[in-house]
Amino acid sequence: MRGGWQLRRVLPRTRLFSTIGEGGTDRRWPGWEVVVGLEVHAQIKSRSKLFSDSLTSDPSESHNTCVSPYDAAFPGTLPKLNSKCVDLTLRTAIALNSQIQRRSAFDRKHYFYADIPAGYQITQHYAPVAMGGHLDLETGRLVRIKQIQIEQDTGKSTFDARRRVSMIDLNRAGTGLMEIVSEPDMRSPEEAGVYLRTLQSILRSVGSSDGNMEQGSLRCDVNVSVNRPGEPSGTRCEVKNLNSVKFMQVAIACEVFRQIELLEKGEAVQQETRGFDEAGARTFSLRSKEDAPDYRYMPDPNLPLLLLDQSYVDRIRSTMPELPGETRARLLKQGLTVRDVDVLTSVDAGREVGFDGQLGEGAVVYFDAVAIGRNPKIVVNWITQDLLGQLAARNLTFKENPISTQQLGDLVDIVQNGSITGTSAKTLLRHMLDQRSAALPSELAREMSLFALPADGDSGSSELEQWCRDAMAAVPAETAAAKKGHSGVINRLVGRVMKMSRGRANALKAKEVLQSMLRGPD
Ligand SMILES: Nc1ncnc2c1ncn2[C@@H]1O[C@H](COP(=O)(O)OP(=O)(O)OP(=O)(O)O)[C@@H](O)[C@H]1O
Ligand SMILES: [Mg+2]
Ligand SMILES: [Mg+2]
Repeated sequence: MRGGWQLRRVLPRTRLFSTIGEGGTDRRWPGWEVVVGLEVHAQIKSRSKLFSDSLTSDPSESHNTCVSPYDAAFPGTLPKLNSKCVDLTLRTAIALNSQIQRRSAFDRKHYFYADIPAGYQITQHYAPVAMGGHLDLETGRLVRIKQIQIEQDTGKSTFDARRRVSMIDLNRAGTGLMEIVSEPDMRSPEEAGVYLRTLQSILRSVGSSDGNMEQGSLRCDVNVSVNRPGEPSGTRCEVKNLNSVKFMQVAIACEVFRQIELLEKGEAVQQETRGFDEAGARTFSLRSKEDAPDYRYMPDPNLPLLLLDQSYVDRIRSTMPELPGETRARLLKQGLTVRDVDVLTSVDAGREVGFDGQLGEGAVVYFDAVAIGRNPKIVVNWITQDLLGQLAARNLTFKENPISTQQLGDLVDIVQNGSITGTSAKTLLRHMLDQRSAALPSELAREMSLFALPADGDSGSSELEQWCRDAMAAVPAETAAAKKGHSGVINRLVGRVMKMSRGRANALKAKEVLQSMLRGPD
């Protein structure tokens, strides 16, 4: 279990960030400072590819079924920019406080590999669509964004070792990507993890990418260097193609250990591109700076400059949703706890932008609708404790929730004004989920005779007295004990009354009636 041992070494059970920032003394690497910068490739959530009409695919699709002649680089085919990809990249740029460049351009980056049939990838090397910006992490760190560029994805090649053949699948070739490049502002593997998760939730909330690392719609390269505190930052190495937050963190930690070991031996870190071996928990050299390919960047002659009108940018800006950080701050201000907010926002993940640019319903949108004119704390409790629990018990996702916001609002109201008890309300909620009833809870409560008996006043008291008498008659021995002053027994009698009334009785009132009956003559 060599790999397992190494994993334990690189991920000791220290608290995240516990020692970061205090003179660079992370307990894992005392006397060293770590510098991390990320290049994130996010697949743009568009139905068609960046420069062709063919549809984008997901990894489950049959090979080479979403390929146009342009994607396969047939001679004579020409690119046509998909404006949806530009819209969504601008949404990302706005969310990251990046300056949109009214004038940007596309360049060819040449390299020769079978999964890139044209022999070049179109990217934005010289003039990216957005520059600068920043992302605020909840740890208080501000990570600056260097630039955001639009580019094409490559195809996929797989090697069949048994038949000794390489196979090329062009389904992914030409899909639009946003490359989001950070400045080297992160100081630990965990901080890079927080950055990646925060970025992921922003991409999802503005609807520009699924941001799904397992499915490959979000991939990242990490740049790592180490230095002694107070000294300039060291030589960076880039570890390519990491496809989970956890492995990215492990890869950074492994790379930090490797670089420190070299420097402590008196050797130098060579700038190079490295890969990550998950099983062995180690990084390995792919190519050094000397054999870095000469990409022969050049402006793409088939694509004009990308010129954006101010009015176009303003229109996109006016359709921006509330961002995750803003949502959190607003909900906390409404009096919700951090836990409540975490639950609501996590259920919100994966919401989509429809063709009208409107966001679909997530738990936050749902909460907001129910909370209008109601106590937010009470509403959130009904959602997180009752509704989500009942949905989970039925294996339903939040998307499949049949309870409308009007229904839940009405339910909260009739509990709050004392028309039904909390117990009855839970019964009603279960009933509505099981029967998929579209009726309002106030109507259902009438049909099902669930209206609570008043806690005071005369109406209903004869019914309550009858239940109390029945409860005492059902268990004569316990009633006798209660009469002798056994105080614990009375609660059992109250329980019986509640059961007989199917939760409609008021427990305190029932206790009072029982006490007076037990005191009174036989
Ligand atoms: N000293 C350093 N330590 C760690 N990361 C660094 C350091 N200096 C720069 N970086 C990071 O390296 C990355 C450089 O990415 P960039 O896309 O600009 O160039 P590249 O990696 O050379 O090109 P390519 O896009 O072809 O991979 C940035 O994310 C930046 O934050
Ligand atoms: Mg880059
Ligand atoms: Mg790079």
